[in-house]
Amino acid sequence: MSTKRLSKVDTLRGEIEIPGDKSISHRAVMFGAIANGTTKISNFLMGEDCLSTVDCFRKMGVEIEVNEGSVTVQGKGYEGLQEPVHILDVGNSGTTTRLMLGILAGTDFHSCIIGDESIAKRPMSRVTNPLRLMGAKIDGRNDGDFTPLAVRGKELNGVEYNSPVASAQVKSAILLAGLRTNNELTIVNEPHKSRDHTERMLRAFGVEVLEEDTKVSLQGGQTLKATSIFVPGDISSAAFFLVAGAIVPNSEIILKNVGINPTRTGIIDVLIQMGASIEIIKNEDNEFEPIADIIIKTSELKGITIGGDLIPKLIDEIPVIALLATQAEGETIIKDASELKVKETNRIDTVVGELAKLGANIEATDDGMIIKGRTKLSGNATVSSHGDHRIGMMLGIAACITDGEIDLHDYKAIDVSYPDFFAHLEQLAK
Ligand SMILES: O=C(O)C1=C[C@@H](OP(=O)(O)O)[C@@H](O)[C@H](O)C1
Ligand SMILES: C=C(OP(=O)(O)O)C(=O)O
Repeated sequence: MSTKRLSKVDTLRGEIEIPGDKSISHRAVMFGAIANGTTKISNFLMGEDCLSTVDCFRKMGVEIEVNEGSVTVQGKGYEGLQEPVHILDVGNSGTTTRLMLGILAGTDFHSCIIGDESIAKRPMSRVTNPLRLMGAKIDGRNDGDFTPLAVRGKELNGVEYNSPVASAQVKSAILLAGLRTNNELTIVNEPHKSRDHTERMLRAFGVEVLEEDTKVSLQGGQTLKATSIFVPGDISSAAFFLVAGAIVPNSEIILKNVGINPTRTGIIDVLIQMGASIEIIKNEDNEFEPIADIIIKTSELKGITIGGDLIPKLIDEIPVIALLATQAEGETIIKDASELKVKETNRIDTVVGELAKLGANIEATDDGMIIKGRTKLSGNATVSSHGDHRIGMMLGIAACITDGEIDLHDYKAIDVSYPDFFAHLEQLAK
């Protein structure tokens, strides 16, 4: 197992370019693969999760050239996908699994999906159930809830689906399958609005998608036309340095080209509400996905309550928000976040367990956690990512402010979404 020794930093200063957005990188490859023509992707995230997506679509006969952050996908439409001779291995990526299921449901061949140990524990019936309602033939452990999954493509019908969870992965899988119906309408309703990258990108590929509050619909039978996609920096990766800049003394960090899609900016709302010194400098309006440079400085913070509609806008940032809250005066309550239990790890347990090892005053609740600050975190501890990239990076930032060294086990898990994370941290540490 990989272990890294980490120590406190005096201050963080300088500028970094945040790597490409994971959600958008996955979608650009998948949509390019089912579009007609050549799709060119720039600033693609070279993380293990997105490379798993590339590998799966190559196994279906799609020609994909990857040259650092520049990717070219030779799409031949849905019909161009070929029956894979090998099992499609999604690695650690829930997004690959769930969105690809939506695509596979409407093919005319057989395919099998596996992933790593973490994927094998993540619920897939939230996707396989609605896809079955549309006519898909899917089987797997526990009646299609867990990988390995087998899909036999079928002609599909449209549905109106009321999703019990606010999940962009569920919404996207249904919409992708909805494209394969014969002119039928597919509608997805959500309890809260989830990230809308699929809707935005389908439009960039020439598909008509209608949106009304938390309801999204599209007409089946539409085809995708290849396009060029620039992937903005990932706000979920930027979040680690936004928190670092706010809690490390005398810091000022400039994060360049960060995606500020309003369905993703919950971390900015939280920092503002907690009283952080943050400045957003919006770039020229990018029609596809908005982008900004963000400046963060060391801040005096106060505790707040986070829940409701805000949760889907910051779901992946909660581990690092918990760390932020340990440095805020008073109590921070995170609620309505039981989705944390079905991520790469049960992130309520792993966040609370690992931060408690550093002396944080943190307590798990049924649907989130309560953190009391401000606490001086102590080092001389051994912590673990538990194979979860976001837990690993949160602990990497925690180590910047702890007295005494920290040994971080399984730090390589970070490569899933941010292979340059420690290089960027070293670049900023003065
Ligand atoms: O659609 C996506 O790209 C994602 C959606 C979210 O998951 P859910 O759809 O399960 O909320 C998020 O946690 C994940 O990191 C990426
Ligand atoms: C939950 C995450 O990703 P996925 O669902 O794609 O594994 C994440 O990146 O935090």
